Amino acid sequence: MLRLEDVTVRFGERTALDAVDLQVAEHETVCVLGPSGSGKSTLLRVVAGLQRTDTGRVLLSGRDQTGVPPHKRGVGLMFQDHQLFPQRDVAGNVAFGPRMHRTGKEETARQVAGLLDLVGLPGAGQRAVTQLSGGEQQRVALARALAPRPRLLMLDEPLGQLDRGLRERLVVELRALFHRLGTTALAVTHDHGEAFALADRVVVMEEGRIAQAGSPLEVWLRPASEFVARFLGFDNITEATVRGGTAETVWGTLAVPEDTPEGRARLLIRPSGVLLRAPGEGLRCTVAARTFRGGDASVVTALLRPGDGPPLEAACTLREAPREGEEVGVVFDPREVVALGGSQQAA
Ligand SMILES: Nc1ncnc2c1ncn2[C@@H]1O[C@H](COP(=O)(O)OP(=O)(O)OP(=O)(O)O)[C@@H](O)[C@H]1O
Repeated sequence: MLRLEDVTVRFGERTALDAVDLQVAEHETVCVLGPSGSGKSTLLRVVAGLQRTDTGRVLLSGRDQTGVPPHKRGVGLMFQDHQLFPQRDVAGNVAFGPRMHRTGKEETARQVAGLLDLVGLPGAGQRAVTQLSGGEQQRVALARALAPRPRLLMLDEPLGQLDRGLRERLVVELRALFHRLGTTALAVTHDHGEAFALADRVVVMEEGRIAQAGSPLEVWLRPASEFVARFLGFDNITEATVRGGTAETVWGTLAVPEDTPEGRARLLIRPSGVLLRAPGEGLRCTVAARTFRGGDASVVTALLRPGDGPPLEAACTLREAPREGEEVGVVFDPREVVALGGSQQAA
């Protein structure tokens, strides 16, 4: 459905996109993830035809889009800043697309009501958009982008300003809706939780380049580089020498998965693989802090300081969580140890 070939965009000295190749299949939802300034919005703007490329090209359904104006590309867009029509009410905004497609009045009204239900604004059709909160405006923008059923729907931080509860509900509903409608979607977000919940495939950007692409599970289980691992929130990363199924690290000698390449490596130990024991067992650490994360699993992150080496994060349940200042022993679960490749960004 969508293909970017070798797309580069420069703003003066700055390269916002650097030889990007990307494909989105029909009915697929792809989320582009990355820190601020990594080129996510520029990528969307290029596909929409709002940004010229320095090199490379964009193809939609196999057709080169060079020179095709935005309104002729058949893509729907929802931007971070909503861009609603202030002089129209909510229904007038959402109905804009269907009306452009000459959909009948009754059918349009039905679609608008359905979409407003979907985004959690039932019956809000007559309200003035200027009197809505930022989050409500965002929901109207989402409904408006969905209304014309574009062949490719592009969303820039679609749920950015919404509160957590609504975001979690909408992300599940959006995924179900996209599957039901067979929507092809390209979304941009800096929130990996949102991307993993929404996407069939995620693409992680690093300074205008694709650092990793894969299913949410692949990326989560096997971050391709230290950059990706840190972006996903993993901090237990250390230099290691791997030999014969074990790794020498600053946290001691630990077992690694069988397929870990031998030699020098950067190792990630997921917090769930940092197992707490009695102080006499394994690596002795002091609990420096503990953070309650909430949620159903009642997860607590304990920040541990070993006698030597950088701090370690351990994930544990509320019941087994140690108290601040307590001494604990730490052993490592080899299944949660991952050898990282690629760029080696400093902490
Ligand atoms: N019109 C422009 N003129 C000059 N530089 C630009 C322009 N648009 C983007 N940039 C630069 O290009 C880089 C990529 O920007 P982009 O907006 O694509 O990032 P992003 O990943 O979407 O960031 P955010 O998450 O903050 O929206 C940034 O360094 C930005 O400063």
